[in-house]
Amino acid sequence: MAEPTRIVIGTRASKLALWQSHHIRDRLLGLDPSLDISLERISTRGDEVQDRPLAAIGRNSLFVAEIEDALRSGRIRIAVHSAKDLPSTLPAEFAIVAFTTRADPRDVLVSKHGTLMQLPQSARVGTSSPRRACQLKAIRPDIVCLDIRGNVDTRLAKLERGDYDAIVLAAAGLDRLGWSHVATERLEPDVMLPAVAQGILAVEARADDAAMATLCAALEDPVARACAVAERAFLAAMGAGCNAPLAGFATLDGDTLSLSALVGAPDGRHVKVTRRAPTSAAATLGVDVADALRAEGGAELLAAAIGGNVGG
Ligand SMILES: NCc1[nH]cc(CCC(=O)O)c1CC(=O)O
Repeated sequence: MAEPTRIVIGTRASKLALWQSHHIRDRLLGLDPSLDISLERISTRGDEVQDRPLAAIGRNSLFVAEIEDALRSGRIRIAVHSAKDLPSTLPAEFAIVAFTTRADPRDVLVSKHGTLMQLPQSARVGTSSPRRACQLKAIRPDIVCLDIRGNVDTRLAKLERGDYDAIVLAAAGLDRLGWSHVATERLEPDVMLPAVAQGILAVEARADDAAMATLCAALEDPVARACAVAERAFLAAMGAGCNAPLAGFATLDGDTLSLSALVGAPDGRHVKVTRRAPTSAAATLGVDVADALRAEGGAELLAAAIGGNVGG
């Protein structure tokens, strides 16, 4: 009998990352129960630096570099990522062999006070995401955004401890970990435009690994790919990393992709545009949206945010 195909999945060690990697493992086993799949936990710089906002560490691919080293050396065969943690362009030696069906792309508010509009005056909201801070300030200028780091479970513990009146998290992460019930409000995209690729998982492999490309193609959701391609092309065209005050969110209606994107400042000022195109033009749509945002004043906002402290 032939040896079973052995696949080592590289994953970060957080609860959320492990859930995501187990999910991909289970889906692969569903395709072929004879696969021999194991997980290899890899610590990244983003995991190790816990005392500073990500935006202040000042490096792209914070959650990815060490994992790509392991892919390159053959220590792991594939890597599972939250697509929103991936830099907008991959080195040519790697490929995304699957984008999975998007989970709830929204952000959620978690607070004993209830919804965003029910928060007390000058409420302290824990978020280190310039994207979230900008959009919170846009509707509630009185809100004070405070840095918060750590995994989803750590953030919830800090909220519980009373460090904040509320925190904002990705719905996808909460839902995956079984904590949907703690969300007090799911913020609609017209209030809080999601991060590029939020809610989508990406499976990464070496670009020359045809066997993994074929196998993982079965995990792929073409709608998620079209949206991810448009959103990531937008991010790449803005020339900024995941910690710039940028949001990008695409939806598909028939064969028409609609991409909304936002660039903002810590005080809540922002510009937002929406453009449409056929799915086949997903990447061009991303570039067009970036051009439109720049033309409407986004370039100045982004330069100010990136030049200064984007951590708030
Ligand atoms: N920034 C870390 C991160 N990366 C992906 C998710 C959530 C899962 C997803 O978007 O698929 C989270 C947690 C959060 O932002 O609350």
